[in-house]
Amino acid sequence: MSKLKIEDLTLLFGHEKEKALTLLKQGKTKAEIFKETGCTVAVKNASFSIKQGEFFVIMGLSGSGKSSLLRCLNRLIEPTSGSVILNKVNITNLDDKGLQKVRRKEMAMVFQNFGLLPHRSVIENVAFGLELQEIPEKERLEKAKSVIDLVGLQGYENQHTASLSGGMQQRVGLARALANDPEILLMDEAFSALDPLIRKQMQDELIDLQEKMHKTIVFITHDLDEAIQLGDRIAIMKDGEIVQIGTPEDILTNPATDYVSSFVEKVDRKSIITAGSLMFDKPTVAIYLKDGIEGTLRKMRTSGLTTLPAVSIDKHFLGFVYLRDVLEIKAQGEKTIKNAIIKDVPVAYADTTVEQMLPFIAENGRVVPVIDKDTHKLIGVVAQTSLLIETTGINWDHGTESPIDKIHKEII
Ligand SMILES: Nc1ncnc2c1ncn2[C@@H]1O[C@H](COP(=O)(O)OP(=O)(O)OP(=O)(O)O)[C@@H](O)[C@H]1O
Repeated sequence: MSKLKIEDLTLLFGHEKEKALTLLKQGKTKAEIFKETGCTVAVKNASFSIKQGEFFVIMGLSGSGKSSLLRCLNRLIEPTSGSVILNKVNITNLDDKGLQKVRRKEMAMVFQNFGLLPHRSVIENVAFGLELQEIPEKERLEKAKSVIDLVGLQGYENQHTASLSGGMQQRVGLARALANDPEILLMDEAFSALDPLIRKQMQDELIDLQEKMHKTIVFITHDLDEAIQLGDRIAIMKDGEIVQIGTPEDILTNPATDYVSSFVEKVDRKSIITAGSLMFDKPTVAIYLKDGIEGTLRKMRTSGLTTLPAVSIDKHFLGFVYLRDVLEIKAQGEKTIKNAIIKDVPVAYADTTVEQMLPFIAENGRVVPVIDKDTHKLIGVVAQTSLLIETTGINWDHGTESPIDKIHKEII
């Protein structure tokens, strides 16, 4: 279900917005519009939906428009055109009172520079939003205490926030945002000011927290590794435009533009690419009870393979058969492949990553079987070649010519 729907949202900074909008509709670029009108196109025609409970990351370099877009979601900045629909309510039409309610109850923001009140204690900072809503002291302190525990700040309740480390301050920022129990968390480069180790720790903790909270999170970052680590889906922005939206795996395996490709080239793909995207789903298999020895040998001869996955008639994965074993039991006069099936082999699921499959690389060029988690049926196989190529970091299969195609062309 869609929680937030952004429709054709455009944000311009400057005075001649009408003229700039017209030029934008005519297809002029950000630079051309700036030259002609002095207006900056911060966000251009953004349209996307964020699902309930989704961790949605907006990623882009400095100046790409991600903070501007995030701020349009709760109207900290008024969009020039377009709508933001929260739970079917168009919040671009809300009056101040309605908007205040949305900001207090439904969307909370966590800032990069923490935005805390330095002379107040941790618990007072966390309870501040509740204080503004005139919630009785006992109730607000109880609520604040529960979120303080949630973010791992127990014991720090009465410390002044100025005396805390960056990581601890950001926990206060997060607890303050969570105190109202908002449906949506807007996080603007929330971990960018932290040093790398603390940042990694906060990322891991946020993932754990999200598993408990199931909030809808919109997270801004300029760091693709962070986006991949956190996001269920990532929107990549360039010059105010969203150039691609997809899961981390979509973006890595199928970058929409050269710009996205240039980002993903540097990413360690091993922990992201899964068996599901690498597997071949119509492998040659030996079917136990149907193929027998003769059928299996025929399949090996026509495919040129010396080892085949063996499955039952209803596709349950049974193991592997090797040519040498099939020949040996044939010589002994056997008719079925039963005694040639090597059973004890590791299997992958569709979401098993390349990194997890690497130890499966076995001798004899055997493929990695991919089975359905629930039914245990064979759904495909991953060739060792694919696994090995993924480990080299070569990344070509994106609408461009593969190195092998290129070599072929050069030879011919
Ligand atoms: N208040 C403003 N007035 C005029 N132009 C602005 C204003 N705020 C942002 N911009 C411009 O809008 C564009 C998008 O800026 P924005 O801050 O949203 O990008 P960003 O991707 O969040 O970058 P950063 O990570 O550096 O904050 C940039 O060209 C920026 O210069």
